[in-house]
Amino acid sequence: MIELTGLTKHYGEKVAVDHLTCTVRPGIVTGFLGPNGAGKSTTMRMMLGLDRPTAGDVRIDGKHYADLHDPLTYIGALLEAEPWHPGRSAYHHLLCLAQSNRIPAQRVHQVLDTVGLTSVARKRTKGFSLGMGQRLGIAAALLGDPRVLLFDEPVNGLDPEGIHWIRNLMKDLAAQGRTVFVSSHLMSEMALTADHLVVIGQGRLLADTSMAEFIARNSRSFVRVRTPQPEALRDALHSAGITAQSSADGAFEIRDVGAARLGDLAAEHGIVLHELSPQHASLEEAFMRLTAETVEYHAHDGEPLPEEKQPAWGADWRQRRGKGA
Ligand SMILES: Nc1ncnc2c1ncn2[C@@H]1O[C@H](COP(=O)(O)OP(=O)(O)OP(=O)(O)O)[C@@H](O)[C@H]1O
Repeated sequence: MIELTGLTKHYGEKVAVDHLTCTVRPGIVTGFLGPNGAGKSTTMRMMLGLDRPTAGDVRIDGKHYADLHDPLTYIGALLEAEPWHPGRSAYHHLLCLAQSNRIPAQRVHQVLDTVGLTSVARKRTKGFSLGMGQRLGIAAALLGDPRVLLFDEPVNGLDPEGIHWIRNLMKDLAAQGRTVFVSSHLMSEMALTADHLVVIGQGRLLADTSMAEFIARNSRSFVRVRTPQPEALRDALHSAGITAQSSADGAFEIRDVGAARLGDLAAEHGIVLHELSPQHASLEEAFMRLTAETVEYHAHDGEPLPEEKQPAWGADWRQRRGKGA
């Protein structure tokens, strides 16, 4: 378990992490989400004792990182821009790490096998592709067979096969009872991987919720219906007590009624339909709305979202905490 209590980091005037309190639990994948510059990497660096908190505390299984004996056997991490010696082979890179952490050399072969690098283990890492480099970084994280794993943006720059592989690996590690904490700025990626979400913006906690709850609150679905007989459809809907909204292109948008029921209703009234399509609000959109106020660098100075377009739960959440809390 990883426990953050009022974790804070200032770089001069800049507040990178701001009173972050949350617990990352074992047996599940926890996604750590936030826009660029939100403070994810800084938080992870503090978890690993690489940055000293300005205030607050972070503990791994109740201990500070500095107090862990053989830390690689407690916590393994894949950070951005992993350093390794380009002239060294993958095998020797891992062997050096193993020897300096009192890990048996045999373990090097096991992790190389797990990440699928056995066939290139003796090649210099200089020629490694981005994907091979990520696999080597993950092998290093797994070397001490740790109970806690941190992955900072592990799928950045990977091809679909590599993304699929890392996704399944993280799920397997969590299923083995480990604590898996993975950062990303992509909601769509996390939706496929994480069981739980911790969302931050400008260093502050915005949400700490299960993925199921996030989806339930944000995947408001509706059915889009297009017809060349809009008046007839409006009347039929009205007589059935169904309310519909009109979209900009003249289609009807209807919530809380299934496509089958709407299709049947149209058929009963002899109304021709050109479209009858169930729609789901995208989670990426919900995440962007939740973090919109905290994004540091905008590509354009977009208008603030109207009140009715704010996700109810995110807005509530901010109100409960109070802005700037
Ligand atoms: N060593 C440093 N000195 C000064 N400012 C820093 C330092 N490291 C990070 N920051 C600033 O702290 C904030 C948080 O940065 P951090 O890298 O933790 O964010 P992030 O969520 O990991 O972003 P990204 O998704 O872009 O990697 C940013 O504004 C960044 O510019």
